[in-house]
Amino acid sequence: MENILECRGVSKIYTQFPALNFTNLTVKRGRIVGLLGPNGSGKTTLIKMISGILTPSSGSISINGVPVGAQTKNMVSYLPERTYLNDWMKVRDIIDFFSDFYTNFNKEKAYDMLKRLQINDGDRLKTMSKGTKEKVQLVLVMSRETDLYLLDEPIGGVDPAARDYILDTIISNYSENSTVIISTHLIYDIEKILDDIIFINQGNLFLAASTDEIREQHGKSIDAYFREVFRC
Ligand SMILES: Nc1ncnc2c1ncn2[C@@H]1O[C@H](COP(=O)(O)OP(=O)(O)OP(=O)(O)O)[C@@H](O)[C@H]1O
Repeated sequence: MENILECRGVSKIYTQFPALNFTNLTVKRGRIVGLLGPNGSGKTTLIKMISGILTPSSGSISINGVPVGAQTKNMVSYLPERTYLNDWMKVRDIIDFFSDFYTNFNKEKAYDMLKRLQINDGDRLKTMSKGTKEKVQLVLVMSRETDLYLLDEPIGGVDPAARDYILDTIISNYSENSTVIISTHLIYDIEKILDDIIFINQGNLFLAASTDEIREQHGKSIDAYFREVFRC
């Protein structure tokens, strides 16, 4: 199946406020996709519905042709916008926890990434800087061997020098059969690794196309195009 994700007529209304109002969206397998849009446009809402944390108010979402639900839990690895890990835990304890919890968690891969990022597995999260905590969370999410990775603002707190390494980590840790969806405002830093772009604005799908198509059609980078379209 070429499409890994299909959204059909999906919308989300939070107590009368329409946060997302989609018709159709399909995402292909083997792609790195940027989910872009101004603040409050509905990116996190969409990601949460794909991961199964939120239920759409209407429409349907399927992963590998399977409607989002208990069966799709193992198909998705989700990096939330805010940390959900217990601060007092040591990194190695969290790795054990993930390994027990997720059958598709690859412990060896996790330790390898930690080593390359020079993170000590005996350190507790509460002693770490914001950026290092983000790196640990990314390691945990990318160490699951799964079909769809949903990364909500993965490099917001990471220093510019480490961003490229993090992006390399993302590229080298997903297989050609899987897809990574990255929600970000750091378009300039990330666009070099993106195959496709989904722009949303005020809860509506504004554009879904390949990065090459957008660059060719508009003669500018994704970052420059975004700034032009969404200028305040
Ligand atoms: N639990 C909630 N209850 C009510 N409204 C909500 C809730 N969560 C989000 N919203 C609203 O839904 C809209 C979309 O929010 P969402 O967090 O999905 O946007 P976003 O594109 O991820 O924003 P940002 O780039 O600022 O993270 C916003 O107007 C937000 O205020």
